[in-house]
Amino acid sequence: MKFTKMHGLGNSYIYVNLFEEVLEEESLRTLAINLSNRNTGIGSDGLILIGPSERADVRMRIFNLDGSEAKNCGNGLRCVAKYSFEHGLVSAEKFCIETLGGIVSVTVHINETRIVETVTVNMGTPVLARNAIPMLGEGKESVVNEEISVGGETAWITAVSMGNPHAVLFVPDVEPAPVATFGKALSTDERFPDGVNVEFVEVLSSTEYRFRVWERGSGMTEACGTGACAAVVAGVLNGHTKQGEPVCVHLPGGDLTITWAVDGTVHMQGPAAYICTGEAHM
Ligand SMILES: N[C@H](CCC[C@H](N)C(=O)O)C(=O)O
Repeated sequence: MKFTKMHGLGNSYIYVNLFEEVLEEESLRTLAINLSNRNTGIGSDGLILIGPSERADVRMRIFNLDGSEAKNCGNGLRCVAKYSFEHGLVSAEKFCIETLGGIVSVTVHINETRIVETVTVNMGTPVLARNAIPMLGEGKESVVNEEISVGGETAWITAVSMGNPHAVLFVPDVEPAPVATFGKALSTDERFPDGVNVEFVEVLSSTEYRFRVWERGSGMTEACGTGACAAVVAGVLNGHTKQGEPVCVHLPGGDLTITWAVDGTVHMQGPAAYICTGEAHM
C-alpha cells in the first residue's frame, strides 16, 4: 500500500490516497494502530484517508493512533489540501473538503512554482451547547469557565466542539501544566461520553496565546489545529480576545493564526509539509 507521510507543525499522519488504493472498511482501525506504531510501524499520530466525495471536492477521514475515528483534524485538513492541489485531485486554489464533522472550505496559498506553502481553512462555526460537545451534567446550556474535579484536582474548563470535542483550560504558565496527568485523565473522563481533547492555554495578550495539548486517542502531540481553534473561541468567551481579532497561537510545533470571525466562523491559517512517501507491507 502506497502512503505519504505529512505533518502540520509536527502533528504527523500517514496519508493514503483512496483514488489509488483500496482499503477494507473493517481493516481501518487496525491499520491506523499498526501504521502509527513508532516501533513496529511507520510512526505517526494516526492515519488519514483522502478519497472521493459526493458532497465536496475530496473527503478526509481521520483515525487517531489508538484506532479511534475522529470527526475533524485541523492539521490534517491543511495537509489534505496541499496533497489534493499538488496531486491534481483538485484544480482550483479554493475548494471544499468533506469531513465527518461537516464540509469545510480551504484556500491553498502557492508560490511561483505552484507549491502550496500555507493553507487557510474556514472551519465553520463552533458548537457550544453542552449536550452537543457532548458533555454530561446539569448547568448552563454552554460550558464556560465551569469548575470540574478530576482525580482530586480542580480546574475550570470551557468546552467547544469543532466537529470534535475540546476542553480548554486557561493557565498562568503552560510549561508546568499537568498535560500528561490532569489532561490525560480528563480526556477519558466519563462526563465526556465520546472522550475529549484537552488544551492548556496561556494568554500572553489578546492576540497571542501559548498552548499545549493532550489529544483524545493520540496523547500529547506537537500541535492540534482544531484545538487551537477551540482555544481562541474559548478565549473570546472568557473575555481574553475580541471576536474578529486574529490570534497567533504558539503550539509546541509552531504557530497558527486563528480568527473567530464576527460572522461566527473560525478561520485557521498555517503550514503543511511532506515528510516522505513509501510502500507499507501490511
Ligand atoms: N485527536 C483528535 C483528532 C485529531 C485532531 C488534531 N490533530 C487536529 O489537528 O485538529 C480527536 O480525537 O478529536
